[in-house]
Amino acid sequence: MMIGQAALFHAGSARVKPRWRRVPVETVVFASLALVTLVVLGLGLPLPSLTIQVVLLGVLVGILGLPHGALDPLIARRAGLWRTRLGFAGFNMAYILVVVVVVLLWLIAPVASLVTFLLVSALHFGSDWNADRAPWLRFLAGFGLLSVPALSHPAQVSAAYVVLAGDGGAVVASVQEWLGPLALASLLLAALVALRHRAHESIEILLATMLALATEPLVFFLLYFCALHSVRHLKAGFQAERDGGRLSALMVMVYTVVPILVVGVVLVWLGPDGSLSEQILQVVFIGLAGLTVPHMIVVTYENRHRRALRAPDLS
Ligand SMILES: CC1=C(/C=C/C(C)=C/C=C/C(C)=C/C=C/C=C(C)/C=C/C=C(C)/C=C/C2=C(C)CCCC2(C)C)C(C)(C)CCC1
Ligand SMILES: [Fe+2]
Repeated sequence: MMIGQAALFHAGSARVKPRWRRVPVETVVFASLALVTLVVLGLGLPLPSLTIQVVLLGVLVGILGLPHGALDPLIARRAGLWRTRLGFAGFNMAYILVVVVVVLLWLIAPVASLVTFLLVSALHFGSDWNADRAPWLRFLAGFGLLSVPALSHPAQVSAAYVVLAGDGGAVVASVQEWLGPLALASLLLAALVALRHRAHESIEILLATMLALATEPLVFFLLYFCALHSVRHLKAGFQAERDGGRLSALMVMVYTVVPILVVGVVLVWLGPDGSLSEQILQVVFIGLAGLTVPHMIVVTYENRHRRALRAPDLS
C-alpha cells in the first residue's frame, strides 16, 4: 500500500513543473521590458519624445493590442454565443453595432464616456490578477493601475484627457490625482492578496505600479497593454483553440486588419484636423473604448460560461 502510494506520488510529481517553469511567458516579457525601462530612467537616459510615443502607441496597439480582441469570435463560439453561419453573421453585426454606438456616444457626451471607459477598463484590466477573488478587489487593482499615472504625471494625463474629452477631461484627471493614494494602496493590496497563490502576479502588479509612478503615462500604458494584457489574452485564446491553430491565426489577422483599415479610411476621409499626435491619440483611445465594450462582454460571458462548467479560468 505504502509502496503503491509512493509510486503514485513520484509518477504525479514527475509531471509537476518546477516553480520557475510555471511563470507565464508574458510575466517574463513584461518584467524584462519594465526593468529595462526602469534602468533607462534610473540612468537618466531620455525616453522617446511625446510625438514618437504617440506614434509608437498607434503602431504597437495596432500590431500587438488589437489581435487579443480579434479572437473574440472564437471565444464567443466556445461560450455558445453563436453556432451557425447565420449566428456568426449576427455576432459580427451586433459587435460592430455596439462599437459604433459607443463611438457615437463618445462624440455626444465625451466626459461621461471617458469616465465610463475608465471604470469599464478598470474592471477589465483588474481581472488580469486575482481572477478567482471578489470583483471589487479586481476592480480596485484596475482602478489603481489607471489612476496612479494621474498621481505621478498629472499634467500629461490631464493633457491626454483634454484631447479625448475636451476641458472636462482635466477635471477627471484631477479627481484621479486626488484619489491617487487610494489607487496606490489598492495596487499594494492586490499584490499582497496575489502573493499567497500566484507570486508572479504580485511581481507584475508591483512592476506595473513602479512603471506607472516612474514613466510617462503613454509608455507605461504601452508596456502594460501590449506586453502583458494582450499577450496573456492572446496566449489563452490560442491555447483554448489548440485544434484550430490555423483558423485562429487567420481570424486574428483578418480581424486585426479590418479595424486598422477602417481607421485609415476614416482618417483620410476626415482629413487633417489639429496635430497628428492629437488625432492618433483620439483614434487609438476612442477606438479602443468602442472595442472595449463588446470585447469585455464576450470575455466576461465566456468566463461565466467556463465557471458554470467548472473549468479553469484562461483569460
Ligand atoms: C471581433 C470583431 C471585430 C474585431 C474586434 C477587435 C479587433 C477587438 C479588439 C479589442 C481591443 C483591442 C480592446 C482593447 C481595450 C483597451 C482598453 C480597455 C484600453 C484602456 C485604456 C485606458 C483606460 C487608458 C487610460 C489612459 C489614458 C487615456 C491617457 C494616459 C493615462 C492612461 C493610461 C490612464 C470587428 C470589429 C473587426 C468586426 C466585428 C467582430
Ligand atoms: Fe482585453
